[in-house]
Amino acid sequence: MKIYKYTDLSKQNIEELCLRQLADDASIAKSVKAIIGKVKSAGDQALRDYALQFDKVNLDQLFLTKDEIAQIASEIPDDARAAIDTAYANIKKFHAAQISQEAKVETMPGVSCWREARAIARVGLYIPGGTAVLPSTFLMLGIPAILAGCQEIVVCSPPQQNGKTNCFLAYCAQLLGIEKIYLAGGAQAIAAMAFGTESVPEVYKIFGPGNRYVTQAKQQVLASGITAIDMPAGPSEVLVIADETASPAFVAADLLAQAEHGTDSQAILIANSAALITETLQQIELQLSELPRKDIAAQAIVNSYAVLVENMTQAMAFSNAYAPEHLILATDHYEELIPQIINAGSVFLGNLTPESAGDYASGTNHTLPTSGFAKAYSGVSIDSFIKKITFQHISPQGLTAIGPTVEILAAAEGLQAHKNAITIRLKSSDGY
Ligand SMILES: NC(=O)c1ccc[n+]([C@@H]2O[C@H](COP(=O)([O-])OP(=O)(O)OC[C@H]3O[C@@H](n4cnc5c(N)ncnc54)[C@H](O)[C@@H]3O)[C@@H](O)[C@H]2O)c1
Ligand SMILES: N[C@H](CO)Cc1c[nH]c[nH+]1
Ligand SMILES: [Zn+2]
Repeated sequence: MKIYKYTDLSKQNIEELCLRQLADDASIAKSVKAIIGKVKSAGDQALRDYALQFDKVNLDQLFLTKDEIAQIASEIPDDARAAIDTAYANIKKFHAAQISQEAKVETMPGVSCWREARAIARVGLYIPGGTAVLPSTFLMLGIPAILAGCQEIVVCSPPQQNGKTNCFLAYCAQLLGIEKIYLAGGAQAIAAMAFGTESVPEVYKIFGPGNRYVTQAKQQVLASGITAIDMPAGPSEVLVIADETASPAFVAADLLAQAEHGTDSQAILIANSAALITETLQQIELQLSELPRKDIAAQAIVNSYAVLVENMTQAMAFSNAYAPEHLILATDHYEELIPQIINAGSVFLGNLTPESAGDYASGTNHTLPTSGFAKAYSGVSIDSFIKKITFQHISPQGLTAIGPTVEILAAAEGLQAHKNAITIRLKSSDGY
């Protein structure tokens, strides 16, 4: 992991450090375009071919039925079932509190305006399952989709070596009341949900994190104007701001937790002491050697870096420029930093709040914007699964109040028919 001194960095250096672009971005975009094209033209057959090519499985059937899901779910160990139940309850509680009704507003006497939420009718959820199957993502997407009232929920996840999925994912499907899991991964799953195939229904909006193929595919189907997406939620990242109150062992554990997701994950350390950086790097070496996914995490750590700052103002300036998916404030003095946070997907406060808690069970959503998109996007929430429709009603009194304003503005724009729609009503003797 490289170490930089903040005061040695120019504005351009900082911009470059904050870029997540990788050398093979263009080739990924090219292969994703080809995959989307093949799914559009060959449908289910393309999904079977890609399952064989990328997931190394021959699929007769592209989905698991309710009975198959029940059979797989029955194999879940009791402790895992209880842990999923706890996570489910916490995530549900947090997301249910996001449901709200807006007040009607009378902008002028007799002119009422309001908004009502309606669920997006058909949504697609992508549950990663390449190097690790993520049932937690199923909860993070399925719970808000159901709470929002989405009627059709299509779920895709890559097939595992036995051509099925694992018991944890199957149990989540049961908890959520989802009766089918489509066995498709990567860009081909995204294309299937965007365009539809013989088996996979097309949806209006696609949700979920994934590797660079998945994220690129979501961006391409969005650009094609065919479907909406939640956000670009690609390779995981974390930025830890640590001071003298932090524990190097805890900080190292948090950095490694995101590094183990993929070789292209990033784990950034910002600290106000060189000794703290050195000790944390030592801890990383120590803890890394014990990890089953040490090869993946080690590569991600090589792609990561530390920045030595003189004070927390510099630390916050760097963090806001980087706009991390996850920001950990590993300091007892986190309260005073909160107002300075401008760009971050999700924030973890203090030395006893590991990011893993949010990944699994505290209640917040773990599907979050990466690659600097936290400058403009929020993570998944109930809002992601609804649209808000505006309504208005104008009474006779309201028509008299607002009419002349609209007539004058319509005339100013030279749009006579707009003006007439008011005038004809004002002239009518009873007002309607
Ligand atoms: N931002 C977030 O909110 C968030 C949340 C959870 C996970 N993640 C990220 O999700 C990702 C999960 O990645 P994963 O790979 O384990 O699972 P994945 O399900 O995203 O991708 C697996 C699929 O990628 C496709 N693929 C693999 N190699 C390919 C190739 N050479 N060409 C074309 N397609 C190929 C295959 O179809 C495979 O089924 C990680 O990067 C992790 O950091 C992000
Ligand atoms: N850290 C991931 C989001 O970037 C979410 C996750 C799922 N499982 C473990 N972690
Ligand atoms: Zn994680």
